[in-house]
Amino acid sequence: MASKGGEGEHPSVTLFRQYLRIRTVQPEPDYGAAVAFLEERARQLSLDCQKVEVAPGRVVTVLTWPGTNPKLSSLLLNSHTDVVPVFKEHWSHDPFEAFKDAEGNIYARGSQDMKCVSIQYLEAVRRLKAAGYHFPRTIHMTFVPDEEIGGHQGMELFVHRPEFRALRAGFALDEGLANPTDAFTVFYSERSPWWVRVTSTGKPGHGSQFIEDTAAEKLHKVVSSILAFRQKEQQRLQSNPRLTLGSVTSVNLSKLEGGVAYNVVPASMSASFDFRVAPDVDLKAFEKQLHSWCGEAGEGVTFEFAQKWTEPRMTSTDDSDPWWAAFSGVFKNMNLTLEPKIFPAATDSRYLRAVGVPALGFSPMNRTPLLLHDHNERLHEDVFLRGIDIYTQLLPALASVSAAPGDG
Ligand SMILES: CSCC[C@H](NC=O)C(=O)O
Ligand SMILES: [Zn+2]
Ligand SMILES: [Zn+2]
Repeated sequence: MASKGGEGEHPSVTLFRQYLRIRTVQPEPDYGAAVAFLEERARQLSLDCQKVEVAPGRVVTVLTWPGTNPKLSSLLLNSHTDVVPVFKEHWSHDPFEAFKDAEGNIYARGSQDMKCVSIQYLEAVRRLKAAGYHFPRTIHMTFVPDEEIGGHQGMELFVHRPEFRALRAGFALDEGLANPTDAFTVFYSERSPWWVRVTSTGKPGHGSQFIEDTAAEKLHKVVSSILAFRQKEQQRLQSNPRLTLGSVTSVNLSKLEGGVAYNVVPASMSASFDFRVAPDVDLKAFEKQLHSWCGEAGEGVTFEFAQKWTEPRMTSTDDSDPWWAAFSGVFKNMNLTLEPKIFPAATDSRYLRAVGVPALGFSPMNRTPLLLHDHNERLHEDVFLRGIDIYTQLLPALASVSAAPGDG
């Protein structure tokens, strides 16, 4: 039966489907089950397993394969264990059943984002160990909680812990996105999330009057200014084929609040915006721009941040960089096309880059529609298995980089 796999199914696919069935879904992920699954993998692979509780119930699991030269910095393979919620009624199969159709598509929340990558790391390491390989650099696999809600009780805390420093990470891989073409995408930077709530205050009164200086009129002005900026950035993207979503700034108006009754003019109203600021933007100047938009709307218009990332970083994609040379060299050898881009949303890579660990976002999915966070998220088993082949080439190359900045 197609949905059960079983006979004839590749054991790596079976393991992937087992992991997909663990309900690590926000807002109440079953992290206990995920950690137990990972501990069992460590046991099976004879890997050292460390658990670091960065906040109550928020455990980072670290599986380690020691290298032969302890002087060298390590390779860190990161993945998050949580997944985003589902609208079950819009799915053709239970999102936590890991149903496989007759063609080999595996339907599950997390199949692309990013339980595939966790299992691909583990299976690549298993294969390499079984073949008797040893590499100079230590490989650490970190499995972190809460990425989907910003990583504030996950990677953001972990990078400041002594246990993280003790890993001596020299370079990291983290998540990327599916590419519908033959090519693979790699992300060397990401946009900064700025979540901004604009509050407008004004004169209240009876809804039948032409009240002067209302909160709504001033909020409308700010909304217009910001949506005009949105249109300008969208046009800039559409008119230049060299630009991608990650290289311009986007914004969406995602919440409007205020008011109590039709005939009561409210004294306060607010609008919330999700800005994703391109990494080449002058952030001080951009904040000034926000102040001007509010100021131009009139008195009593202010804003506050719910998220404000101010440390965008670029990981080198220059051939003179030893990590990039090793990473991109594998794709050349395998005759695969690589498209370097800026990640449009936010990942845990930003915390790694901010503490000086260069990171690339890569999920080996080509010929795959972008379905993360979407209904019917799925991945074809052949694409998944090909991803293990790719990591089986990538890990030896990266764990054998001879000299890199930061080596002891
Ligand atoms: C700013 S914290 C939110 C992080 C989230 N990451 C994945 O979707 C995102 O919206 O990009
Ligand atoms: Zn993700
Ligand atoms: Zn996600």
